Amino acid sequence: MVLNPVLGKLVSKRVVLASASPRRQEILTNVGLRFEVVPSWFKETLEKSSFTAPYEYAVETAKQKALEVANRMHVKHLRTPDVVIGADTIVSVDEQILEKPVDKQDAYRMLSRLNGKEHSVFTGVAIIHCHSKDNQLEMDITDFYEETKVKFSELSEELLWEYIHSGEPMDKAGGYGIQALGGMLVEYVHGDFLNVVGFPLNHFCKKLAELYYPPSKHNVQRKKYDSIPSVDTFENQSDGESESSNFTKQKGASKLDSSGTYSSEAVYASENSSGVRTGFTVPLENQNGVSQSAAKLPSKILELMDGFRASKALFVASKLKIFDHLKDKGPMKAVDIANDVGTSVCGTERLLDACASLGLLEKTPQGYSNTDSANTYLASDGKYSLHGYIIHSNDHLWPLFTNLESAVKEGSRQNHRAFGKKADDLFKDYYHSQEVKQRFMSAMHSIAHLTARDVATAFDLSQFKSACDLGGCTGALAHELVQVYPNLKVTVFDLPEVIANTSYFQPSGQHTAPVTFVSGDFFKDSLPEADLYILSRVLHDWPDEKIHVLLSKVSAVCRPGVNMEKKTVSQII
Ligand SMILES: Cc1cn([C@@H]2O[C@H](COP(=O)(O)OP(=O)(O)OP(=O)(O)O)[C@@H](O)[C@H]2O)c(=O)[nH]c1=O
Repeated sequence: MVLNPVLGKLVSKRVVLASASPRRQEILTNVGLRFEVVPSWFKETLEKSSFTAPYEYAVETAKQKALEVANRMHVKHLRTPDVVIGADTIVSVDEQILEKPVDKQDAYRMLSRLNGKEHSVFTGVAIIHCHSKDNQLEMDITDFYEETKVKFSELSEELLWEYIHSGEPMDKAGGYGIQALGGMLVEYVHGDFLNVVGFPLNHFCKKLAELYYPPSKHNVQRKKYDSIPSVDTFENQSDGESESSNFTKQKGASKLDSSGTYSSEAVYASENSSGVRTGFTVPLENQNGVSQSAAKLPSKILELMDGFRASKALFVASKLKIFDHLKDKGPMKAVDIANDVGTSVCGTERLLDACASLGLLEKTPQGYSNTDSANTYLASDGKYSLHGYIIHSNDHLWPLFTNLESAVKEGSRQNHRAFGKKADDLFKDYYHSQEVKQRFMSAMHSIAHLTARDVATAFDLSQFKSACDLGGCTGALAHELVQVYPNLKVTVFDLPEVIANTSYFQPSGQHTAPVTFVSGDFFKDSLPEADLYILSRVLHDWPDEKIHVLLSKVSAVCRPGVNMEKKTVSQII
């Protein structure tokens, strides 16, 4: 749900975020923006000395990132986006620009420079509006920057190194993340917090307001918006026609939907003593003059209410392998897809439209085609495909969750209701039926493979020489661990039926020797020796008594003081 009319202007547009930063993605997703992520290939190597101020460097880099994506999508993929957003965050201290550290020493150098001092964080943003005319790409570029001042406390060497070893600094400008552990280093922040995190949302909205609702000719002095217009500001006004003379006082608007769910509301913007603009709702009268209490649209609740429909649309489209068909043959018309997959035309068309509105597909006059995300994550053959996990969610988790109410009332697992079998028997089924086993292993592999890099780098495991991934299935996490920690050897321990089927999932072109597979039952057999034990997506499957057995066994093989203090990273996913 997009509450703000300026962001609402982007709803019907094909918006692309030219950034790999998960923080930017989260900030924009949190306000309801729908967009595709196409990380830029632009190398951040502009000559810093050629810029007179640090923010100019950030703005130019943001612009180049967005331009690269706009051009690449137009030329290579023959798909011109409507809007491309690029951003670049830098830290500036003593006239120096700090970007992301290249290694731990570099992170130390950066953090030492920031220690006990105030510095500036600049994020440059470029918004590019694209049009394709006679196959030529035409672009309107808007850019801006935001500055936030941040002061670090005096920090000890020990604390700096502890922070560096957490791994957090490595993908962050200046070597810290204010939104997580790095927040503990900060004494104060003056300005927009989200700007430090990576995206100046407030300034971005104001910029969009300027672009989509420029000040009218009656009010030429007011060049820029200094507040974000509220929902009702532009009602009945077309683009570029709005009166923007007074955003501190706005008319109320009745926003009853067809079912009468929402009452009238007015959102006023006001300025508080510190110059910060705030929005609040006030009661209004309805058409009958009856006072109603104001109600903000409960977007989170509405999202939760409808979430299951969206999930099921994704599951069904995946099960019908629609994303595979479109990857190979798109764009395709609904009737052709229905013929290929053997479904009704009207039902298929509705499903395809649902997927398009969920941002999974694109719909053009030529037909439906996959978005980049669908090609990467939803087609079943991709390196990072989530197809296996989606099918597992549909066939296994969905029936279990429909019995959640009974689970809560009875305090017990619901496998008997969902599948007519007890959990233990069902677990045996996983491995007795080749088809169920394959589905389960694909599911575990797809989610483990996708998250493995984040898990492997969430902890500094460089001190460990050997690890044992208990229930490590196809070895997806193990292979990532040995990539990140070249001195580590990992034993994957799982049931014989699993180990016998792992060859299909092994990475090609990677040195696989540091990963070995051992079969056994971790409840019954002795566990391989290791410095570190990993239990990932395991403990939640078992009742407390069984978990106790398993953890006691791990604890028995962990002998503190042999090489180093032995540790268990449990339930890390
Ligand atoms: C100071 C600070 C920075 N960051 C992150 O630092 C990266 C900057 O690098 P970038 O070059 O602007 O972006 P990127 O991550 O390389 O992505 P891309 O846009 O593809 O270049 C961005 O991620 C930001 O969130 C935080 O998460 N928290 C903080 O407190």
